[in-house]
Parts: sequence; structure tokens; C-alpha cells
Amino acid sequence: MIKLIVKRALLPFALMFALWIITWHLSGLMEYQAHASLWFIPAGLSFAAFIMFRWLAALPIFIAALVTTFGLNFSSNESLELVGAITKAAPFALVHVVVYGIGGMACRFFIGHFNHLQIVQKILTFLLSAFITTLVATFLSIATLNATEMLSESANSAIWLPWWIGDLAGVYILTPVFLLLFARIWPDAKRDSRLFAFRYDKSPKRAWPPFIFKLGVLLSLTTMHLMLDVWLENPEFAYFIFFLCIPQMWIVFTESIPRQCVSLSVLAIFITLSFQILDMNSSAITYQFALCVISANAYFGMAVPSLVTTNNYLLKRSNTDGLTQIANRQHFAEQAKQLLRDRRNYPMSLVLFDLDKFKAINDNFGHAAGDQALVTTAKIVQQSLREDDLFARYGGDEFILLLAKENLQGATNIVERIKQELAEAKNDDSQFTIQGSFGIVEIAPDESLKLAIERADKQLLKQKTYART
Ligand SMILES: Nc1nc2c(ncn2[C@@H]2O[C@H](COP(=O)(O)OP(=O)(O)OP(=O)(O)O)[C@@H](O)[C@H]2O)c(=O)[nH]1
Repeated sequence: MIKLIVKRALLPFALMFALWIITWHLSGLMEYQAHASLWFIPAGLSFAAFIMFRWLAALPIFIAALVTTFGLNFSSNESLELVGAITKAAPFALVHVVVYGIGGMACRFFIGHFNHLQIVQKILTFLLSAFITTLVATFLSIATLNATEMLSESANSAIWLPWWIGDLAGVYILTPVFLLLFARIWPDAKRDSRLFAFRYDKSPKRAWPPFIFKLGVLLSLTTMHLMLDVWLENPEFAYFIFFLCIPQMWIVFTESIPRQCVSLSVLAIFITLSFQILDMNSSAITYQFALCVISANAYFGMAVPSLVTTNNYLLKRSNTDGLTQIANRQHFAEQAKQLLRDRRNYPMSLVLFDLDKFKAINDNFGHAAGDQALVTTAKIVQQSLREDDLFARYGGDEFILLLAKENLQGATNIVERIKQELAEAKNDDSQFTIQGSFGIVEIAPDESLKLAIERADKQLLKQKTYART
């Protein structure tokens, strides 16, 4: 029990508190005017913490916000006594916790209502809830600072926009990163972060060098842009930063989700550092908006590879027979028609076959044994085929084969081999053998698939009649 409390409550508590204090100081370094950082990191942390740990995150974040605001008051106003400083800091910390708490948990609640395929809806929910949360938090925080005389009302109109956009950039860029981080540290809580769209799609393992190269391209273009911006001294040039959407989308479409998040964070850190070094404060708001737009765009982009994966999965399912895992009749027809269209001057044969007395296998040994016989048949036939050949379950206990580059004699030889292997196949209890009747035809030049199947079916019927008698 104690171990569980430490693991589930105290560790997240301590980490949240420490991270909040550290990131608050880091954001202070990015401040380009009072109360406005290029992007405010603790906002992203708070939002992620409330999504992941719900109300459990409230206390550490409240204390961290209290300590930092208190420290700020105390250091800027030496005459202020302790109680006064706390009284001034507490409302501000409370506003932060309540607004981010409600926003983060509402985001988690709504995201939980979408299934894993509704990734676009999940992302929209995240973007919208972050937008509203940061806006409300900005106005209420400014009002609190006004009320506690930490900010003069005359400064409000100049401050609210950079404050809000800085907070929004912090949430858009870093909430997914913190969620991924928390999910790594607390695998138990991973389930919660999976509610979040970005955990849904398992990306395949990818090599590091191409990612480093793409990141290099992104950062080189950013450097070029920033240098030109400083050199040209034209404030409108800053808008070119929005073109960074393109290399960022390249990373989004080709790299795993954690790497996409990392590249966004690296881009934001890089812009911030360059900003300080090159002293570019005049166009800060443009860059803040750019960070928000690039990251929001990237999250929407994340849905594309995920939807492609889902699409491929559904396509495979719609083409495959569920039991035997070979092609189904419809997929066979599509592929066979294509093969016949592309046919050159080589022979082609069609084989339609049906298992003998299959109903008796079902009746005497059960449906599971019947299923197994179908699976075994599919496996055996597949092993006898070449890459160009087509094979499908035609329905029930019937299968169809299109043998590319085989004339009637060649097809007959293949069928003999299959018959032999089927007869030798061991079913579970060796209680029955698998036998089939085969209709074999060589497809005449210009003959349609339909006609060839009709001829093969007639051959099959003949064989059946022969087998029965
Ligand atoms: N176990 C199992 N049985 C199936 C499946 N699909 C169809 N069947 C059964 O396969 C049987 C096919 O019957 P038929 O082709 O009429 O009969 P048969 O016993 O093979 O007779 P002949 O073809 O004349 O030798 C039916 O009893 C179906 O219920 C399946 O996916 N699994």
C-alpha cells in the first residue's frame, strides 16, 4: 500500500513540482518582455499533468506556482513581509491550477469519448481545449495580478496577446512531449496517455541518420531565415518563418510520433536561443504565432500516417479470407482480370477445385476440424505456387487458382502434385484425409475470366460426378 502511494502519488508529485520550478526558470530566460515568454514551458507541463494525473497534479503545481510567484514578489519588493508575499502569490497560483485543471481534465474527458480511429477529432479536441484554457488562464491571471497590485491595469492591453500566445505555444509544443515522457516513466499510467491521439499509432522502427538529416535541414533553413531576418531589418520578412511548416511536415509524414514531437521542441528551443543571441525581440509575436501554427499543423499531419496505416489494414482485411488468410474471391477477380489484360504470348491456366465430402468432415469431426482442413489445404496449395500465380478461396470448400505461364499439361502436373500433398497431409488426429476434385482449363487467348471459370466449373462437376460414382 505504502509502495503504491509512493509510486502513484509521491513520485509524480515530486517530479511535477521539480519540473515546474525548473521549466519556470527556463521560461524566464525566454522572456522578451514582462510576463511574456516566447513560449511558456510550465503551461505545457501543467496541461499534460492534468491530462495524465487529473486532480493529483493540482497540489504540486499549486505549490510550485506559489513558490515561484512568491519568490518573484519577494525579490522584487524587499519591503514586503512573508505573509503579504504569500497572499499576493496564492490567487495567481490558484487561478493557474483551477483553469489548467479544468482544461486538462476536460480535454482528457472528451478525448476518451473518441475511439482510436477518430484521431482527427482527438487532435481537434486537444488544440481547441488548449486554445480556450490558455486564453481563459491569461485573462484571469492578468486580472489577479491587477487585483493584487502586481501589474498595473494600463499594461493589460499590451500584455495579454504575447502572454496568451506564449502560453499556447508552450502547450502546443510541449504537452505531447510531457505526455510521452510520463508514459515512459509510469507505464501503468500509459493507458491514460493513450487516450491522447499521439499514442495510438505504433510506428515502425526507423533508422536514426535520416531523422538527424531531416532535423539538420529544418534547423539549417531556420538559421538561414533568422540570419536574413536580422540582416534585412524588414519586420515583414519574419513571416517567412511560417514556411518551416514544410520541412516539419516532411518529418511528420516520415518519422515516428515521438520524433515528430522532439523535432518540434528542438525547433522551438533553437528559435528561442537564436532569438536571445541575435536580440530579435521586435518580431517576437510573429515567431510566437509561427510556433503555434507550425505545431498545430504538425499534429493534424500526424493523423495522416496513422490513417494510412489504418487504411492499409482495412484494405488487407477486405481482400483476405478471414479463415485461411489467402485472397478472397473478389480480390482474386480483380487481380486475375489485371493479369489477363497484361497477358503477353504465354499460356495461362485456371483451376477450380472443391474438397470432397467436406460436409462429412464437419458432421463427423466438428466444424473446428473442418476449418483446420481448409487452412491446411490453403497452406499446402500456396507452397506449390510461384510468385506470379494467384490463389483464392472461392467460397465454402471451393478454391481457385490462376497459373501464369502454364499450359494445360503444366497445370495438370501441378494439380497432381497438390493432390498428392493433400493426401499426405496430417490433420490433427489423422482421422480423415483431405481430397479434392479439380476442374482444369487452359485460358484461350482473348477468353474472359468469366468464361474460363464457367469452363473450369464444368470440368469440376464432371470430376465430382466421377468421384461420387
Ligand atoms: N468448417 C467449415 N465448414 C464450412 C465453411 N464454409 C462452408 N462450410 C461447409 O462446407 C460444406 C460444403 O458442402 P458441399 O460442398 O455441399 O459438400 P461436400 O460434402 O464437400 O460434398 P462434395 O463436394 O459433393 O464432395 C457445407 O456443409 C458448409 O456448411 C467453413 O468456413 N468452415
